[in-house]
Amino acid sequence: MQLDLDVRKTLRSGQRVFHLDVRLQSSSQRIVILGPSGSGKSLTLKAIAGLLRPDSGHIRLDGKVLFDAAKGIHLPPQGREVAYVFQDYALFPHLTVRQNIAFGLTRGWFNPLAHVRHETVEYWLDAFQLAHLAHQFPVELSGGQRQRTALARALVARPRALLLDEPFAALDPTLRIAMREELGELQQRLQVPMVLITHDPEDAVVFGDHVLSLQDGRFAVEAGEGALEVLHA
Ligand SMILES: Nc1ncnc2c1ncn2[C@@H]1O[C@H](COP(=O)(O)OP(=O)(O)OP(=O)(O)O)[C@@H](O)[C@H]1O
Repeated sequence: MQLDLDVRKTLRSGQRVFHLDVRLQSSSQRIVILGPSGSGKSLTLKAIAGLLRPDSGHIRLDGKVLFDAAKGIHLPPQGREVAYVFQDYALFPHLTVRQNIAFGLTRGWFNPLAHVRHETVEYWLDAFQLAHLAHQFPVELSGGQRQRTALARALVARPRALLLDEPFAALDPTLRIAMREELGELQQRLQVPMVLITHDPEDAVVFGDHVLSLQDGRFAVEAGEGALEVLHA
């Protein structure tokens, strides 16, 4: 993946003003953006996904222009070929595991049929060891199973990149360690590039090849080990 990000956005809420000003060029397959609450991590990820329109700058992914303020280009999320996995996974509670994954193949908002069997969906059910849970609803799943369902739903459409918003935050500490390893293996196996945002330095240590530290809307330090040492201190 070749990600070229250079955006600015000013947000106002009452008297408060927040300036996001981020620049990043990376060819890493595992980018981690690390920063405390309110530093602008979600805004950065949303800008890449097309859920937030920056005021100026550009975003390019593998040479494809996703956003370019000067040229008036702002592709809609579904035109970007990136998948966004929300912190709470945002699974549809009224759809089964199989239907949730099948939803990733659809662009419209219709209810996938309960009996839908698509070979791609079956592939991901197997790949994530979810086949035996295919008929269950999200409320009937463990945290890890919910996360695997969300990842399968994101990957089923074969995105160019996977954007992960605090993917381990909702998991208990033991499961968090296991899922970090699992996500790392998955990334290696599928060779799908990932951009992960987190406030937990341990995520960056285990998962990040290219780690960026975000503070008050700007990247403070750009160096793998160096950035982590600063944050650990
Ligand atoms: N729509 C908005 N209008 C005004 N300010 C906003 C808006 N969205 C976010 N902000 C502000 O921008 C700043 C960065 O928000 P962001 O959600 O990116 O933080 P974050 O680093 O993802 O934090 P967390 O880890 O708590 O999710 C915050 O101070 C927030 O209050």
